[in-house]
Amino acid sequence: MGKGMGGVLSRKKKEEPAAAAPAAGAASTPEQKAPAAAAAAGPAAPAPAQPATAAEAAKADAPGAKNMSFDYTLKPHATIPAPEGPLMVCILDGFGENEFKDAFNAVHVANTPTVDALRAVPKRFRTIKAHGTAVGLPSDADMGNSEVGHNALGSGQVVDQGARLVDIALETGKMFEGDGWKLISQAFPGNTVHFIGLLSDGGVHSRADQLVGCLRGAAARGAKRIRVHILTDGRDVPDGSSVKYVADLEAVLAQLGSEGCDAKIASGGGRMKVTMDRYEADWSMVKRGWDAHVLGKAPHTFTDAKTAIVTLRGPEDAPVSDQYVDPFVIVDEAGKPVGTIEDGDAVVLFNFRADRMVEISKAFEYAKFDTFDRERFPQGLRFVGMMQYDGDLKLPANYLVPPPEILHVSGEFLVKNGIATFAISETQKFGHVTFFWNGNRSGYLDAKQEQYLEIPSDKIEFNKAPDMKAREITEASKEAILSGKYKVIRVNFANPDMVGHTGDMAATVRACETVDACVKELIAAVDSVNGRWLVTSDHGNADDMVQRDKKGKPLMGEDGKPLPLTSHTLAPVPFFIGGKGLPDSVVLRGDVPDAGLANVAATTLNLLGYEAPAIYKPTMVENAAA
Ligand SMILES: O=C(O)[C@H](O)COP(=O)(O)O
Ligand SMILES: [Mn+2]
Ligand SMILES: [Mn+2]
Repeated sequence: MGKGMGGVLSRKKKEEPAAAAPAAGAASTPEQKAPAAAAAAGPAAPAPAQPATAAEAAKADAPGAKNMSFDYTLKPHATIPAPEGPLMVCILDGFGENEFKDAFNAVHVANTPTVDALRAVPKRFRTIKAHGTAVGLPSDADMGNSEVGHNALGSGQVVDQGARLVDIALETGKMFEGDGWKLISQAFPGNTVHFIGLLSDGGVHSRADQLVGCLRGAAARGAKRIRVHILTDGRDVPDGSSVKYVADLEAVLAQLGSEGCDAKIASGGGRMKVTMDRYEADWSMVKRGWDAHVLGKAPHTFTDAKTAIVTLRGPEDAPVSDQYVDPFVIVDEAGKPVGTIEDGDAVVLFNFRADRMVEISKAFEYAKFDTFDRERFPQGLRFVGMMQYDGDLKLPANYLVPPPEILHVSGEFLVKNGIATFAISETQKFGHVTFFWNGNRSGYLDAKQEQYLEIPSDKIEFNKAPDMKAREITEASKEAILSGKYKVIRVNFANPDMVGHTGDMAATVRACETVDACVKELIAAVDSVNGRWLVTSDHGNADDMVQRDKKGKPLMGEDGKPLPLTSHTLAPVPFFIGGKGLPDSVVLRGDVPDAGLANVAATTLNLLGYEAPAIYKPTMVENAAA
């Protein structure tokens, strides 16, 4: 491949477990570690509430020999011939098809001649569901997100996702019976139990009510000292809401205090500044988190969290966003941090979503770790994740709730049928189009059949450079399309989502215009080799940039300016097919009106000229002439 392609940054390669031995932690002898480690053994751990079809398929597989008995043979499609050129699958991250087509819809306001033209093609454009139960979330009030969206896109199935699995584990009390809970409960009588995570109701990475369920569960089961390390949101929920979440949490902690459990907030910071980096985009975030949560060191100290946040956000007319609040530590009247993490303490990462918990998990779990100087590595920690964030790395070894098991993903069908794939994005979405796409598997499914390319993302707020790395992604993708080496080219453009999260309307319009221009070039490249393409998205974001009342009326702040919406939306997403190599008679079916992201995988296999496996959600295409 050409320039920039030499240094293929499949960062997952760097994450081989052998590179760093798991810390012995509380389970300092193999005997002690055994039960939880056994529970962590992925295939053996039962995944609750799999959909019937996938569960049936899973049953056929012996534990420990997952997928071995499953037949991955793809049969030629009865009526759709294989294409001459490759199939491009292009994800415009956060590009929803919103019912509000007004001045606050950046997708609508942007000048997008390519997408506009695609929308006008009969029977080759539709919308698909990308939120709520259609992607395995607890309810249809839950907006979609990249994790569940890419899981559904890549696997062709809807599985109960982390948010739902944690709800079930709390409702049934199963969480409190598991090995992960048993591990942390060793710290209840004489040590501190720390909870670290995103404090909001976004439901993307975590939920405050689940944190509260864990806090109450710990106190009721004998925890004597609890410390919470909070990451303020403003990205999955409105900016400024952190103050209210802190007040609500303080009330719960005070109540626990009155019941005899010493419970306090100990440290914190904004989620884009502290702890929650992903895909190794900026390890300094994790270092800042470690310093604040573990060592009790931060540039700012306060005696209470509300004052910390209000002060660090600064003036009301030009506040620092919740996402970017500086790290802080809560101290007592003598200036001593109230909750450093000490030998023998328990640490719970209460986020269920993986991408932004992997790095901090490594810092806690790996005895040998040289990515940054931890200065002090507490001994005998009882460390658990809400879930296991990486099943291949078994990271962390101990966790409270088993993660969803996503089997027989489309990538497995491709590699097992000799269909070469190229997948590309920039750092911020690289794991989305590989790890999440492949059902949360690290690295290549088959390095001989696949090439993954990560273009390093900028390390700035993305409204300041809304083109992000779209041009570089386009050039590398075009090269892959024209190379003749790949049958599938999978691309994710991060712009509408990452810029949408800043709440900056003008920059998000630009982001949409940029990806529209890039799609045009990619389609031209595919057409030049008689290929086919499919363009869609994983959830909404740029399609609504303002908070609204229940009737959809935009909400204005006291200053008369619109209140920005930084989160994803509930909107469906567009779904387009086409290509010079696609016979005119291959069109979208009219009989799957409720299709969602999980219907894309079967459609993709059909567009490659294969029948889709029966366990997948139905295809959206047909050959109308057949
Ligand atoms: O992690 C984030 O950036 C947001 O919470 C969700 O965005 P994503 O689901 O698009 O990654
Ligand atoms: Mn996304
Ligand atoms: Mn997003």
